[in-house]
Amino acid sequence: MTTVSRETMQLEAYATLLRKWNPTINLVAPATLPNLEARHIADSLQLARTAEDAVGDWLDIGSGGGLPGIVIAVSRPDLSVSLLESDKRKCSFLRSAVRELGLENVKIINERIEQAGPQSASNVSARALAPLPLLLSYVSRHLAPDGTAWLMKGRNWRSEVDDARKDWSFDLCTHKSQTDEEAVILQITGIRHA
Ligand SMILES: C[S@@+](CC[C@H](N)C(=O)[O-])C[C@H]1O[C@@H](n2cnc3c(N)ncnc32)[C@H](O)[C@@H]1O
Repeated sequence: MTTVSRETMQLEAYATLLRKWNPTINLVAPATLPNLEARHIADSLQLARTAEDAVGDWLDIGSGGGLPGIVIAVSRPDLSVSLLESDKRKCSFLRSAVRELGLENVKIINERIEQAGPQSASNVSARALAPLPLLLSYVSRHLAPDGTAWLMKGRNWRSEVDDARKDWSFDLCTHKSQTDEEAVILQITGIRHA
């Protein structure tokens, strides 16, 4: 008999919810729905694996339908996870997902990143939110001074890093994506205005 893990069951339930709500709210690009598990969920899960030693709390900014925030919360029930998202309807979806998956470690903040009170989180993540220079201003508002940013970036990541270095100094460690040849996870610490 095979045993299906709690994590697998919760992620399957999450995929079902995304498919159910997507026609109404557009949580992910409709064309990517057939590949939801690989394109979005496995992509987010690899961040949880990359950040497996992360401690403290976790803030996902511009969380949308909960990528990667919900996946992090499922994978790391030991972490307290906050999802910061300005869109009311997406927050309704997130509340519903949290309830249906039975997640007890998630808080949803329905505000704009620039207006929400500083969260001083130990870890901040973002996926498909903004170019790195702007993203670092968002992150620096909410990251604790000794915290770590985990930023999921596509093929233009090198030029975004070069641009960001004009205004910011930071320590960078890159992790190649397992799900997309050209993508990376940027692990960033010590963010300061240059
Ligand atoms: C392209 S979506 C990406 C969503 C999710 N991270 C993903 O990978 O599927 C960007 C999300 O960020 C939210 N967003 C954009 N600017 C924001 C801001 N200034 N404050 C809060 N949320 C914001 C949008 O409402 C949207 O849900």
